[in-house]
Amino acid sequence: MINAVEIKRLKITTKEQELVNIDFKIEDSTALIGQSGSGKSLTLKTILNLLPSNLNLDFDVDSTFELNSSNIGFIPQNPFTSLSPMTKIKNQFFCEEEKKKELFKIVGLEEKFLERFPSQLSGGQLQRVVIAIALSNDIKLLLLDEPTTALDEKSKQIVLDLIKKLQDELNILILFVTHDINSIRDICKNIVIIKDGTVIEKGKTNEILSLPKTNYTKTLINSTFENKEFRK
Ligand SMILES: Nc1ncnc2c1ncn2[C@@H]1O[C@H](COP(=O)(O)OP(=O)(O)OP(=O)(O)O)[C@@H](O)[C@H]1O
Repeated sequence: MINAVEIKRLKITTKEQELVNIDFKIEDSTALIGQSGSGKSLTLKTILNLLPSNLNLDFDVDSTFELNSSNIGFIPQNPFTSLSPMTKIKNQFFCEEEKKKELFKIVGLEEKFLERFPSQLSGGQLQRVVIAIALSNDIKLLLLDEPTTALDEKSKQIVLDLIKKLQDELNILILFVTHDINSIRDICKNIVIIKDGTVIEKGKTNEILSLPKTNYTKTLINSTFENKEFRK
């Protein structure tokens, strides 16, 4: 069966204001893109059922599977804080030893890293551990929240290549949240662009990148290139 999640209505309000009011589909691999404060984190928290209690939610979703923790894997921004520092990596997730080795192979890590503590790995290696742990649950949907922001350029590329490989090889949906539209150009087939809590553009990645309709999208595309120039 082909999995898909159709978010028909996701509306988040406080007593005073509307923060988010969007609808979009998660098909194959979809990127949710917007600048700071556009509503990316609140959208992820809604899908993960972790919205703060001071916010009101109106959520209507059609999904081929139940949106619960056994079906959804979550990769946060910072791998350095997502693992327990005093526990060997092999004891941070629960499945057969053979499956742990198999998962490490999939994410491109040597088996010996299972015996190590998180502080003995680089950021890029840790993020691959976090991805392996997420995959240990036979998930249907992988949520990625700016997964490369805390990494150096080399690790960033390794993790992006891994996500692309997973997308090609595994039958899981991917929702990749980022402000960096150019980082997902080879990974995500679809793009949803949000601004101030509303969707302003959505469609196939190649079409949006080659013919952006709004100035906001043009700015997002150009800003990464400018940043790259700046970093050189
Ligand atoms: N618990 C809350 N109570 C009131 N307003 C909130 C709450 N959480 C977030 N907001 C507001 O909702 C809007 C969207 O926030 P959100 O964290 O989803 O943005 P974002 O796109 O993830 O930004 P960033 O990239 O900086 O994380 C912002 O204006 C933010 O100030």
